[in-house]
Amino acid sequence: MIEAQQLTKRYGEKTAVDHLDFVVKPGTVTGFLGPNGAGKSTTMRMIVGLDAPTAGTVTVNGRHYAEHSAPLQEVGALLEAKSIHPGRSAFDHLMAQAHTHGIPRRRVEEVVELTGLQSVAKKRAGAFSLGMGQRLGIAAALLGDPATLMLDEPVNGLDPEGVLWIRNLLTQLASEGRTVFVSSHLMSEMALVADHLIIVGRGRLLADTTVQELIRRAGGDSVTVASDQAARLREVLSGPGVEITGAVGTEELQVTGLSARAIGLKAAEHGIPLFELSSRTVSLEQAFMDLTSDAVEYHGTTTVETSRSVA
Ligand SMILES: Nc1ncnc2c1ncn2[C@@H]1O[C@H](COP(=O)(O)OP(=O)(O)OP(=O)(O)O)[C@@H](O)[C@H]1O
Repeated sequence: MIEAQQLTKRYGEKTAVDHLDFVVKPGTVTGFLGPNGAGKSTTMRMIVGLDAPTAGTVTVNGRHYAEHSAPLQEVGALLEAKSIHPGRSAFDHLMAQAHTHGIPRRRVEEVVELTGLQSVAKKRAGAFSLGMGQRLGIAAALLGDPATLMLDEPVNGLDPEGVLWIRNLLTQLASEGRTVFVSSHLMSEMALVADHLIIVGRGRLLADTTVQELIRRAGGDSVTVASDQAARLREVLSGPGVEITGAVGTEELQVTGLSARAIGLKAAEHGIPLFELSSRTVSLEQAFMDLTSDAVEYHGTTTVETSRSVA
């Protein structure tokens, strides 16, 4: 469990993290989403005591990171900045960390296996590919068998196999009852792995919600249906969990809570002719961009503005 209260970090004039309140619960994967520069890495660094908050607090499993007597056994972190001795083998790197924390060799062997590093464990970590480096970072995070796992952009630069592996691992770790907190600037990636989302922009909390709720708030999955008997169709389709909108007197209705197939079958059952029946799925990426559009630090331009002369 991670709890942030009014967590704030300023670097001179710049407010990187701005009064953040959130709770990351065990047993699910929580995505920490935000555009570049939103304050995700800074927040994560404060969680593990690598940066001190300017104001507010953040605790892991009920205590500040520094107050834990065995922090590695409380929270394992994969942060962007790696500190791996390039000349050391992956196994020796893990053993060195294990030694300083009283973790037995058996656990090192376990995490090597868990992260699929067996065949390269004796090779120099400096020669590792990005994917192997990420696996090694995750192995180190798992060393203390912590109840809380925190990963900063773990899929960045990975090939599809690596991405799939991380997705499955995160889901597995959450199903074991661990708190899994993972940052990304890609909504599409988070939608596949996270149940819960904490979305930030310019250091501020923009949403603390589930993927389902975000879809619903963005307009949900709706079906457009048109008929010359729209009023009757509305009656026939009404029911618990079904929402129907459409201007009175028009032929078109927007229906949420029923699939296009269910609507088609009901209409046929009541002999109501349909002129249109189409599903619209909300793009989560679009919902995320709408939510964060004011919070993006550097906007790219995709269209060239032409100056217009006023006559
Ligand atoms: N040590 C620092 N000194 C000054 N400014 C900093 C420092 N660290 C971060 N910042 C600024 O704070 C803001 C938040 O940065 P942070 O790296 O936490 O964002 P992020 O959401 O992790 O972004 P990204 O997805 O690009 O990694 C940015 O504007 C960044 O430039």
